[in-house]
Amino acid sequence: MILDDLVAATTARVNAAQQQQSLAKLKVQVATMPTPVSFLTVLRQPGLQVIGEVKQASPSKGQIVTTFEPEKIAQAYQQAGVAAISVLTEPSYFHGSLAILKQVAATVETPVLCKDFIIESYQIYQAKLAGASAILLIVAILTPKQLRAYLALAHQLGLTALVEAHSASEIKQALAVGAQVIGVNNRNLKDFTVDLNNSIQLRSAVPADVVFVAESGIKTAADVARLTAAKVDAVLIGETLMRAPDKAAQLRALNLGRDQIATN
Ligand SMILES: O=P(O)(O)OC[C@@H](O)[C@@H](O)c1c[nH]c2ccccc12
Repeated sequence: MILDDLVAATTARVNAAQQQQSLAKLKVQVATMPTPVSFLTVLRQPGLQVIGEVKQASPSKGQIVTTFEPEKIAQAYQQAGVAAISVLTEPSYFHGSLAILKQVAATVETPVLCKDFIIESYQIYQAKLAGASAILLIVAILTPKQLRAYLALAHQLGLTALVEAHSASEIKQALAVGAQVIGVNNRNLKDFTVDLNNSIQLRSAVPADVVFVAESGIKTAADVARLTAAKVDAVLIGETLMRAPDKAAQLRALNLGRDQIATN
């Protein structure tokens, strides 16, 4: 199963990184970092908020773009009015890196989400050091104890955690540990099937004071209209925006342009 492979690759990567730099040293560096712009606050703005994703490849699609210029993409997203930017940092399957996130975070004022398979607190310090405002915590790969501890660490470091769930029981686990932002993935990370109905059906399982993000497989204005009708707070869009040469035009085509967002 792909999720197991991703976790195994992540374990090896984190172990190697820790050989290079100890957690103790990382903590010293992180202590000098400023508090980032709040990811939570931007997602709580009125209207349907957009998180644009910087992702050059994925296990389900392979290489998505031929030329990959993360800073240009991030600037285009910011100019097009996205609330936040998600950056894939997983190297083996998504061809991402913390260096890409660092470049993006240094280029835009928009808060940046570190999109990775976090299984160790070390990675949360790495994300903060690279300039992230938020981290992804995937319920399916963490024990309840880890989820609680990593959420607390994120908050301690001034980061927001986007807690990703795929089912009603995973949403329950996210709420039980006090998640403030829950993302429901329309893509099943176990078999890659995509179903927009997943976030629509699970919308009512998340109370109004918790931010609800619909993730993955959003391609058309009709998709956006369905999610708007379901009253999701935000959408996370990767592939559709990555494939579009003109990011602002693509967002307008989805009714998510700068001037369209507040009316959704
Ligand atoms: O490219 P899409 O279908 O618009 O999906 C974006 C985002 O939701 C997806 O990249 C994603 C959602 N959850 C993840 C967890 C890990 C890696 C990637 C993801």
